[in-house]
Amino acid sequence: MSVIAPVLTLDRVQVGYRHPDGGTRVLVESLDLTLAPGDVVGLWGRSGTGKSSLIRHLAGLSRPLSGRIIYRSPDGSLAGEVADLSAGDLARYRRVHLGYVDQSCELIGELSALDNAGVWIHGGRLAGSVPEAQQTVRGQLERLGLGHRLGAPASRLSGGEAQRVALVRALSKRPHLIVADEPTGHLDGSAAREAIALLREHAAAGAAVLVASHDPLVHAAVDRAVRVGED
Ligand SMILES: Nc1ncnc2c1ncn2[C@@H]1O[C@H](COP(=O)(O)OP(=O)(O)OP(=O)(O)O)[C@@H](O)[C@H]1O
Repeated sequence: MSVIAPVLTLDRVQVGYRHPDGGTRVLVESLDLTLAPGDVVGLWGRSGTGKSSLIRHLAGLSRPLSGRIIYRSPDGSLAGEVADLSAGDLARYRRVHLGYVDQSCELIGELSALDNAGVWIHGGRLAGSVPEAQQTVRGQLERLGLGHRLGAPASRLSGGEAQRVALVRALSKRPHLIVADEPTGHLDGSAAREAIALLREHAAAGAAVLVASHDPLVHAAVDRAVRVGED
């Protein structure tokens, strides 16, 4: 029997942050987790328990206080402990391998919703056919109910509209790993269901997906859940 190697392995990860004065605050004492290709895992916990902090560790934006976060792409082209990747490999991890959906979305205000969602494609750094990728992006925006907002400048989008654009932008890279922080936080029920469906389809195509969320719709849709903090 062949065993599928995990895309992401968390080994006794202590989540928290360092104060500028050198002190530390521990948010999650020790977390073990593995995500294989195809997994959709939820991350639950009350507000302030450290979910976003963990997601930032996974995205390589901050180091865990201790423990190891190990990434391995399914094709083996990039592997190692995220906090110890070289600058070049960390850039490759974040640009090519990882789809990071954060709560701020950070779109380019003067570009349209469609151009923001396709910004990685226009950057010319993704493999595959550009027209096909553009068509996929357009179709996903339409599925998320943004068909009438494709040409709207991002600066004029609502929070929920921007959130959907940011999700499609992350998916457009076809990353091996998606970490999403409250991706349905500003969405109504039907848009949230469609967003979850897109994440599940992406996992079915071979990616691993981790979603931090308070949304019962997300709770109902994941394969398994990890809880941080106390109930
Ligand atoms: N670098 C930092 N400096 C100061 N405080 C921080 C830092 N990082 C996180 N915190 C604090 O740590 C706590 C946990 O934050 P975090 O955003 O990880 O929680 P969360 O579980 O994602 O919450 P929510 O569900 O409300 O999004 C909060 O009180 C936050 O203000």
